[in-house]
Amino acid sequence: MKQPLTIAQFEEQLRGKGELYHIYHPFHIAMHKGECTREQIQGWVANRFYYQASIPVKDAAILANCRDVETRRLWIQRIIDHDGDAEDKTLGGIEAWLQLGESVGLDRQDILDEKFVLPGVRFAVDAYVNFARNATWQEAACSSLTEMFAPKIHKSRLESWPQNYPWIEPHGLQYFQMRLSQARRDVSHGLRVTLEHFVTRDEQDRALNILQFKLDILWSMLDAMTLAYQQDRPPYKGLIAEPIYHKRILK
Ligand SMILES: O=C(O)c1cc(C(=O)O)c2c(n1)C(=O)C(=O)c1cc(C(=O)O)[nH]c1-2
Repeated sequence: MKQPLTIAQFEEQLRGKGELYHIYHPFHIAMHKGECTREQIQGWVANRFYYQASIPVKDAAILANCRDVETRRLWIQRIIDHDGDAEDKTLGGIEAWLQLGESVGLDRQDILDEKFVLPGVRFAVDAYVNFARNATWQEAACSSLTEMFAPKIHKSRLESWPQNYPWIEPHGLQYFQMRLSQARRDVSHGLRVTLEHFVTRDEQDRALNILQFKLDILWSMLDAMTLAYQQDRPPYKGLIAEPIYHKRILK
């Protein structure tokens, strides 16, 4: 039987997975360098909305699978972060993302209708939600750990977009600002759960595989966008006025 990794080694291997984060995807690199057209940015924002809108559904699935009160008390904050709080009028991530959409010139209703969500993006995001529905809450918590690498990507957009895309209204970038502290808080909890729960070497390997699954989801989303918006590959090329691909058929 293989020896378990020490906690420090296990954490190092989880963090090492950052080498495969979508920050290194060619679409994302082009976006960072200012090489994207207006339509490519719009395509990315419209498609990523499906991820944003699915995150609280995913987190609700985790809550539904969790019998630990302490965990639920912490985890519920993730839903509030995205949905906002009607009482104290806190801006939620979904609304902030819609404002980002408007600042890049998209129509709010088109975003809400998921009009431009490509099939490949939908399949990838749905795989994440379905995983959270079927896995244990600790495994689902582990799958959220790509957030370890997210503050860097949000920061890179805050730093580079105003210069590279001066046509985007700066107000729209507040989503990225909000996520900096929220992601760090999520990670400290998700990482604690993962390090404590996956103890044997087989379990640790499973956690690393789960994290790879999540990295693959983020990467596959950008692959789908590359085909449609960078390579203009039919039949899904560009932001089609009347998209031919299927609309949402699942709840
Ligand atoms: O913009 C990004 O590149 C990015 C990546 C990720 C991620 O790594 O999963 C998240 C987010 N953003 C994000 O904004 C967010 O709220 C979020 C929640 C989660 C999750 O798995 O629960 N990931 C991410």
